[in-house]
Amino acid sequence: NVNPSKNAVLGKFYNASESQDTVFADVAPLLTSLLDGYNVCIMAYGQTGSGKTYTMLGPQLEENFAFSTEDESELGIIPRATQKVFRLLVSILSRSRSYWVEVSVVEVYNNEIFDLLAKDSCGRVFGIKRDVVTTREGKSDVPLLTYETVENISEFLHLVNKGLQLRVRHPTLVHAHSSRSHLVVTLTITTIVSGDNFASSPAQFETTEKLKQIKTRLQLVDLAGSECVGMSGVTGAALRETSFINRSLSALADVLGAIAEQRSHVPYRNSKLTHLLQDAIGGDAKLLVMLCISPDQKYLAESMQSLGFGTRARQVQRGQVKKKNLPVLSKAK
Ligand SMILES: Nc1ncnc2c1ncn2[C@@H]1O[C@H](COP(=O)(O)OP(=O)(O)OP(=O)(O)O)[C@@H](O)[C@H]1O
Repeated sequence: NVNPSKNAVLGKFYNASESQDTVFADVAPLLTSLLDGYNVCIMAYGQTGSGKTYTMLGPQLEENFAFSTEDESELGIIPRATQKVFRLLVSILSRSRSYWVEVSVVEVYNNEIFDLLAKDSCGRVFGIKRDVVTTREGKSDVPLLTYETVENISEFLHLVNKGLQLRVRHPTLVHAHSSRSHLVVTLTITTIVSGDNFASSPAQFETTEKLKQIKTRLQLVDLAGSECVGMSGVTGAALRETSFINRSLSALADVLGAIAEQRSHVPYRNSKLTHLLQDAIGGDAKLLVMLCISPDQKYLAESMQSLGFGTRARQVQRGQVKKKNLPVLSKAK
């Protein structure tokens, strides 16, 4: 019985029958911010089985857990957002070769980071373990992470689907194909701009001497589901996974709480997930949290917990989000 008009946390509701089109129509405007020089992060949070993967990727194939690309109307935010980014880039920069897009796919499983695009000597992808570090500039970074350049949406879908087949899943009583890891798909857009004076045509732009690269990042996150062990009935290895999932999600909530309360210390390093997402949560990104809530009354406690997380996210005030100077893009608009 939540009254939206009285509850500041609730941005917008979608019921289960609402189409992926409707949801994406509200997300899409945020993506133009990327081309204005902002970093953007979109993450789905909610209890296990509540629809995070469906919202972020779309329906999954039974045989290999990749997501189905056959029915475009079912595609979720990750493929749609990427398509939109390509469309925006092509429409704005079609005649110049002044940008490129790279993709990385990472899962955080049992508090370890795995690079899902790393290849073995035969070119097969396998999930190699990586670390997350803080750079001298105070940013989080994953050394040796694989970045693949993609030129269009089909290359992107192919790549992400390959990585997804490595993602860890485990059946539970609540969800037969429960994701046991957090998935972070990152698109890095590198744009070449001139240092002092922007040259107004692409030709001039390419010949100018003071060129510099500006990178903006779109991070798309499908979090593993928060889970009540009594309900999901997990034991053994799955129970250990659940404990890591729940701990990392509380670490995420703690970080949001610390930022919201403007504490001097923000505990990013309490989990690999928060360390990895440090720049998106507390840095200069525009952050959108999609809360997935089960309509079933028996999950009321989990739903209230998810709404609590949303409340914290909503309370985060980070002041003016920093913008990178991308004159080429603002002029072209
Ligand atoms: N709005 C929706 N319309 C149709 N099917 C949906 C919708 N939301 C979820 N589903 C279906 O419900 C099931 C569970 O959804 P999903 O896999 O997205 O849950 P999840 O929150 O990612 O779970 P977990 O955290 O355990 O991985 C899937 O079969 C999915 O296709």
